Formats: sequence, C-alpha cells, structure tokens
Amino acid sequence: MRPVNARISAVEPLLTPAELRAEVPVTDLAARTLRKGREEVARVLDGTDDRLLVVTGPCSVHDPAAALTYAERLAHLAEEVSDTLLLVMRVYVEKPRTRLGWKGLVSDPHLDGSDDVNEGLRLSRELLTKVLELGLPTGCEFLDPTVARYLSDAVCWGAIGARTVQSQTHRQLTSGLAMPVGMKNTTTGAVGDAIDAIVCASHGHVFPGIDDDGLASVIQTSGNPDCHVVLRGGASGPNYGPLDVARALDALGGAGLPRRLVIDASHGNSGKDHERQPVVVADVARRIAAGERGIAGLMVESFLASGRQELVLGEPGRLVFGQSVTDACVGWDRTTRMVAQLADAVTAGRATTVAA
Ligand SMILES: O=C[C@H](O)[C@H](O)COP(=O)(O)O
Ligand SMILES: C=C(OP(=O)(O)O)C(=O)O
Repeated sequence: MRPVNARISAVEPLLTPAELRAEVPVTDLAARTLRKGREEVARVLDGTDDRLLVVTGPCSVHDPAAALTYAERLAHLAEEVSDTLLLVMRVYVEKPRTRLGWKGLVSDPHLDGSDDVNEGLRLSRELLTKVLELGLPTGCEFLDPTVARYLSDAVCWGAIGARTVQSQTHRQLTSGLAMPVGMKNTTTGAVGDAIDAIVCASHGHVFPGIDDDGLASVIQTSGNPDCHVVLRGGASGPNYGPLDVARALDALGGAGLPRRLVIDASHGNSGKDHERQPVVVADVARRIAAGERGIAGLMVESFLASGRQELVLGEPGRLVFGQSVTDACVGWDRTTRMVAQLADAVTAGRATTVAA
C-alpha cells in the first residue's frame, strides 16, 4: 500500500479483531475462567473476598511454550492455595521500553526484528485462551489501544504501566475495559497520577478508535469502576513500606476511593534486582500477618529459570528455556516459597481480625 507521508515507509493490512476472534475463539471453558476470574479479582480488590491477589509470571512472554509450562505449574499451585490466595498469571505480550528494545510478542513474535504483528496477535491470543483453559486467570498490561481490541476479551485483570498512566489515551481505553485494572504509580514514584487515572477511567469517554471490523469509529464508554493503585516504587525509591502505603491509602480515601491497593515487588520496589523481590514479599507478608489493612494484592515477576538473558535478534535458538529476556525474574522454586509465605500470612492475618 502507498505510504501517506515521507516518514511512513510502509502500511500493511492488519487482520481485524473479528477475524482474529473467529480464528482463535474464547472457548466455553476459557469463558468460564474469564467470568469467574474477573468477578473474583474484583471481589478481592474491594475486600468482599478476604483472599490476597497475587499476579505472578514472566516480565514478558517471548516463547509461548515456556509461558504455557509456567502456566501449567501455576494452575496446580493456584488450586493448592485457593483458600487464601487468588493467583493470576502475568501474560505480558506488549512491553513499554525506557528507550529502545524488543517490544514484546505482539510486536516481534519471531524475535528477529521482522515485526510480524499479525502473527504476534495470533500467538498472544492463543496463549491467553490456553492459560484460561487451564482454569488460570490472565493479567496483562494494555499498551497499544488498537491491540486491546484484539486481546482484551481474554484478560481477567489489566494494568496501565508507569510510563503511560498519565496518558489520556490510556485512561480512556481503561474506561471501556471490562475487567479490573491496576494503575501504576509513575516512574518518578508519583502516586497522585495513578489516583487521577482511576478517577478519569471511572467516567465514560468518547474517543476515536476501531470497531471489531477494523473500521475507524467513534467509541463511547461507560467508565470502569474497578480500578486500583499499584505501588511499584520509582526514582524516589521503593514505596512498599508501611508509611508509603498509609500515605497512598489516605490519598485514595481523600479522593473518595476505596482504601485498597496492590504492591508490585519488582521494578522500583526491588531496584530491578530479582533477588530483592523475596525481601519485599517477606516484609509485606509479615505486615499482613500482623493485621495491616489495605494491601489487596502483590505482583511478582517470576519465570521458570531465575534471572534474565540478553536477546540477540535473529538468534532465538540460543535462549535458555523459561528465562526472561526483559527484566530479571525470580525462578520457580523461589516463587513457590514466596506463594507459601503469602498464604501463611493471610491465614495469620485472618486470626488477628477474628481476635480484634
Ligand atoms: O517490566 C518491564 C520493564 O521494566 C519495562 O518494560 C522497561 O524496560 P526497559 O527499561 O528495559 O526498557
Ligand atoms: C512495565 C512494567 O511495569 P511498570 O509499568 O511498573 O514499569 C511491567 O510490569 O511489565
């Protein structure tokens, strides 16, 4: 197709959301997990379900087979701890980059710079539906509003990231998403912007977009009442401590919002050092066990193998199976220990509630 201006070098057709949905449908089995997952996440977030939400999984999916192996293990673990924890798998198929880098499975599924977006969308949707079919709720960051039209009906929990939480486009997108969405504090550490995003997304908006047939459309939304803050630390340091949490809860209360939030053990809270994630989790677990209120969930970046590896475009054969190619992750064994610690903390925290 002829480019429309000198700085656009090519314009290729993209399959439509309706075509992809027909090719990769959300099966009845997946739809059951989707409905249940969305409802349960919303109930945990508002406190009517006293379990803890734990969103765990790789920083990014680069190999659907490795992600599915992780999902199979996590589905077993989710069953074992279902009295105390609601486990959701991170299935992150779009990556926002600080400067440049591989932008995720949707953008470049062959890991070679060929940027086969049609295949990226197909593989991403297949993976999301397979994870749901295992009975495991799915979570992902919504980055490109167009991509959301192709995948959001297979997602139980969404995130708006630290780099886009101030963006009106992402707040409008969230206002039309049918699942609970976590708003990250900004990379500077500002929590107020996440609260602004929650308020903005709770209202209906009218904005340009595409419909299911890919036709340029005016989209009207009714607002998303199920958004919450995610404390992920930032340039100003970690913000998972009791004082930062209390300040954020007060700010939420001051804005007329529920005093509930989620803590991300990774990113600015771990200084991107995966070895520090268990330290964050242990601290939060101790506080939950002691009866601290307001922490509705935790996020962990975890994969089969610990650490990270450098991705060399065009050489995917050299990659270690199940190890992150973006942020370093905790490995599987460490993950199971952290999950057990959180399950025990919820049990102990319940006892303090009964005693009070
Ligand atoms: O969680 C993922 C990363 O922190 C985020 O995508 C930014 O990554 P980068 O700083 O490596 O670009
Ligand atoms: C990019 C992510 O997080 P943040 O927006 O907090 O940097 C992520 O969780 O993958």
